[in-house]
Amino acid sequence: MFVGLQGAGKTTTCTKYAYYHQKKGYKPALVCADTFRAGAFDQLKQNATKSKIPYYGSYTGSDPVKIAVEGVDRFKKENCDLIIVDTSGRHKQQASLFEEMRQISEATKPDLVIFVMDSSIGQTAFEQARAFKQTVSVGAVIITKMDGHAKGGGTLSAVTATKSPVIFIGTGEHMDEFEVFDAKPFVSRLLGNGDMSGFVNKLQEVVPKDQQPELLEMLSHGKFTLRIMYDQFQNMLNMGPLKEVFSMLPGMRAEMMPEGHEKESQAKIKRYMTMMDSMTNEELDSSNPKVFNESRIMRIARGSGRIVTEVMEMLEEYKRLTTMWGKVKGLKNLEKGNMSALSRNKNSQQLNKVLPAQMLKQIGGMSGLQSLMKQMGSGKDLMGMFGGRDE
Ligand SMILES: Nc1nc2c(ncn2[C@@H]2O[C@H](COP(=O)(O)OP(=O)(O)OP(=O)(O)O)[C@@H](O)[C@H]2O)c(=O)[nH]1
Repeated sequence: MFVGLQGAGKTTTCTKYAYYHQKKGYKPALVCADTFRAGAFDQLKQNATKSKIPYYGSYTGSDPVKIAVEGVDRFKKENCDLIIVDTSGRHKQQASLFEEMRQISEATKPDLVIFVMDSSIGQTAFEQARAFKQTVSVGAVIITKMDGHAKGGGTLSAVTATKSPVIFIGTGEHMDEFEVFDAKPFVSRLLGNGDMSGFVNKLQEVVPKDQQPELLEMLSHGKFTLRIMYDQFQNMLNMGPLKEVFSMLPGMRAEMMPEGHEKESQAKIKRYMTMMDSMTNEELDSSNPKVFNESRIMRIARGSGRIVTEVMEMLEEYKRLTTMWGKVKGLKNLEKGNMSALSRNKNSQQLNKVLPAQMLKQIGGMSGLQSLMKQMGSGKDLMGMFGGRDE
């Protein structure tokens, strides 16, 4: 059973969740007990039809409890092994809707109640999540819209308030933009370091296989040259998902790939590449930005037909990337999904510095934060129970 605030992305998430499990070999079914929002049933129906998932529901004004019970009974008879009930979105002030949610839960007796929350909800997350938990026994959290600018800090409050792990994140409007929650990149993003492990995975997708071992070897030593930057720009221009790759890097989305300006960004990258075409091998293979003295910069500008400030801008970009790749250096030891006690402790100390005081208080101070990190790292255990585990 899915519960959450209005517009959190609940209906979308229900269908994504069903689709994810369908791909894993389950036989899911969808029930729309949101008879409050006009269009909710149509939305669910449309997504379900596209992915050939059976559905049941009715339009505004119907009795949501009755619909939920009928849907669950029907799909139990049809031997569906995962029946997902979407309920209408509500705010904690809406007492009648909360009562409706309680009744649906009581009548259908779900194995798991999932609280769906938007990553941008922020400080009110705690109170909202607590209100849900007090009414129905929330057992897991899904965060949506992680593809946006929000870092999802409110998630920590929601996890504390519901005492439940985060199991999935939504990363876009499409059915397959749905990922198993991994605490490591999440915390890293919260701290402003970007999702480095995700970035490396993505690079592995876009970099041709024969270039991968050499590239990863160099990167694991923190050696990032202009030639590597050039090759990567080339790969990205050739192979497409530039936006996705870049969005995982700190600072990149805002400055190099502003939303809706992909064309301009590609032109900029091409411009950078023209300048790099005017560099010597020594310059391209050096990992020391200091080799670029004034006369070299002027020569590159002349050679590429660009102005000096543009060359300097490109070198600044390179410096920023170099710093970032310095962080990748440690990635070799990064075991995906494994939050060791040491890194948990280190991360919670850093988080302690970036979280708003009020949020930290809700979480239970430093010790609360540490146990929360432990809980987040072990979310996969619960997910395994519901067929979400990836292996
Ligand atoms: N970018 C992005 N958009 C999303 C994501 N999940 C949902 N959305 C969008 O968010 C909007 C609201 O989603 P719905 O699924 O209708 O939200 P809801 O919670 O069912 O809405 P209520 O019934 O009002 O509670 C839609 O436009 C979705 O396409 C996501 O992970 N990323």
